[in-house]
Amino acid sequence: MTFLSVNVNKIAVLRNSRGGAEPDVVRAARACLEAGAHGITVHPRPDARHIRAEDVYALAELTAARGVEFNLEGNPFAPPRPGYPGFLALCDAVRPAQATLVPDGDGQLTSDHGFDFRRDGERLRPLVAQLRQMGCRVSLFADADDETRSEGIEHAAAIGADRVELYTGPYAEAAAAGTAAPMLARFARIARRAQAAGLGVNAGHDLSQANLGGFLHAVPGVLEVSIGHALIGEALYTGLPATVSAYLAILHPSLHTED
Ligand SMILES: CC(=O)[C@@H](O)[C@H](O)COP(=O)(O)O
Ligand SMILES: NCC(=O)COP(=O)(O)O
Repeated sequence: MTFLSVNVNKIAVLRNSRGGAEPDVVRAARACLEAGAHGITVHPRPDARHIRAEDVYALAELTAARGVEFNLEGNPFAPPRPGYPGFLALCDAVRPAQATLVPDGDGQLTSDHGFDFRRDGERLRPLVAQLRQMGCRVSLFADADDETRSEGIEHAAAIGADRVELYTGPYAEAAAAGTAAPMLARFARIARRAQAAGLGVNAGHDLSQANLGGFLHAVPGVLEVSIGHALIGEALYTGLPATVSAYLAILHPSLHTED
């Protein structure tokens, strides 16, 4: 079975755009869990453009109380700064069930590549050990679209990681362009290599209702998908009709009686 972990970063984007407390990240996460999601993901950025440290603490409490997985993502090499204590410090404070390490830079709009395990492996090894000592399962963000960049995925196992998260952005682009087949074959090959090395396989980035089924059909044994951007966007479309009706019921109560 593939677990769904809902990434609620985008709820915080909306909240921060007005500077208040709404929409409430914890309430949104609770709604996702009540609908059956298996866990919650956040990827706080050092510039605190969406999820903040306080959100991480509050979501850790919620997920612990519900007994579901909290997946915390971030770059372990990004230095702390005011408002962002650093990825390892956050993990130490909340002990997420899963820590997903992502090599993203400050200037990036969003995550757009995985680790180069041959180059980054020795720097990652002690951090992976520290996180495992904190009781976190450790997953490393990995490319799977290109045989050269995916080279050495087995190294993730050698440095102590439990899982890899396959970066699905290029697959989503290919699916939108109608050229998914060769991309899926590459992802399936890399997933099998990771699994043969003893790694669990997660996947995420730009997955959506339009492309998720095709991905899971082609790529074997995916343990978890984390989905945020598309899911929150799709929720607007499905939620807007009921919400507009609720406003009309306030404006014209006599025309909107309950059945
Ligand atoms: C690692 C990954 O693919 C997601 O965490 C994604 O980066 C979400 O982050 P943003 O919401 O900041 O785009
Ligand atoms: N790890 C991927 C994730 O959490 C969500 O990415 P996206 O669906 O917001 O692109």
